[in-house]
Amino acid sequence: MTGMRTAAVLVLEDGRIFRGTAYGARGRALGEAVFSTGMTGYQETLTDPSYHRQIVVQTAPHIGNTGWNSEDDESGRVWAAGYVVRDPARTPSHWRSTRTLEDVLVEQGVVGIAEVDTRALTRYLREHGAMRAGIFSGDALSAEDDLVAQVQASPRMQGADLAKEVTTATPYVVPAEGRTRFRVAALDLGIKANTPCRMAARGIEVHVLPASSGLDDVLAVEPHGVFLSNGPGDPETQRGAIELTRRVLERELPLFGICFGNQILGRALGLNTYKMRFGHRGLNVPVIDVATGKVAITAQNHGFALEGEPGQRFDSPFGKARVSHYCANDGTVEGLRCEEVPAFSVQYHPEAAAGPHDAGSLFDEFVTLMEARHAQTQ
Ligand SMILES: NC(=O)CC[C@H](N)C(=O)O
Repeated sequence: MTGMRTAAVLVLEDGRIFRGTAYGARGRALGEAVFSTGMTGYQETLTDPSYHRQIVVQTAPHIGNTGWNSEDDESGRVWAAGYVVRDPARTPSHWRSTRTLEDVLVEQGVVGIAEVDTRALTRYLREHGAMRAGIFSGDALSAEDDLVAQVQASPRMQGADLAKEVTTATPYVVPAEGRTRFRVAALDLGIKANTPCRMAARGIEVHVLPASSGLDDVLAVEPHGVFLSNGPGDPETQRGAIELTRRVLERELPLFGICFGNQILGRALGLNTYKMRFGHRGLNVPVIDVATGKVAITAQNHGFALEGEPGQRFDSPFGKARVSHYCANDGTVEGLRCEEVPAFSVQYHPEAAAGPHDAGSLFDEFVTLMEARHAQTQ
């Protein structure tokens, strides 16, 4: 099979070129090159809307071994802009698999490249930082000399307002499993399918709302709590969601945010966000809970982070708040908790798709906040 593969190149914005063979669709893919260290879960990664406009490099060398199934998609399509792998599976095998990964990439027009030295590429990105890149194969490869210029002309991730490109066009409801205990308004900035499922399993009816929703849309749901989802792009661009969060905090409605949601809560509280050198993407990122000292192994996928120090307490327009969690690897902010309003958030993914389940109890904490608030207002 490898013998039949045609040439492809991966071009970084600084002119560095990695050669390989065409994988998935042929053509051109432009995006930010980022690496993910997950050993498993490529289907969840590819369909996670947070990867919109990113070219994903998998550090795990064998990709596609378990094929593609009809259950694990995190959204209705592949969002990754391009895909870089070392050694694609020749013959996938898994009892749930209905098709091959490469068939899905071809069908959805996702341009990939295989047989790249992904270890060298990852070390390069770690050293020089995530950067714009392009994958070129087929007809797109013919004009090789201006490939770097094409990459340099593509948009940067800083300043990119992407939630509006991935959000649901219309609201929808994910019903609670069993008795409905609470209703939650979930702002879809690029939500992963597994998140409403984890809430539904706890008796929450989830009303998923478009990213442009305002306070009236949220209040129309008569929610017991509000959820801010993960999502692609630069959190600084999300003025509407940040303003909505402030209105929700003012009303003391319980609020929980994941990843992009953590950055948006932070900005609503007055913290700044910045672009990290190469971000956190993988399934084994250690996070320390300041209150207990306990470490959770977490699933992550982010390139921006909140400014702040581990354990830092700060004044916000909604009273005292603190940095509740930080990353054991680099000390970056991994969670926030308000002390005077019922709101908290984490930079990692307790929905664990794919990933470890260490952080799953955060959904229970959201339920506890809603129970407490409900008891107060009765
Ligand atoms: N998964 C996410 O929600 C990512 C948040 C944001 N786009 C970042 O890269 O930091």
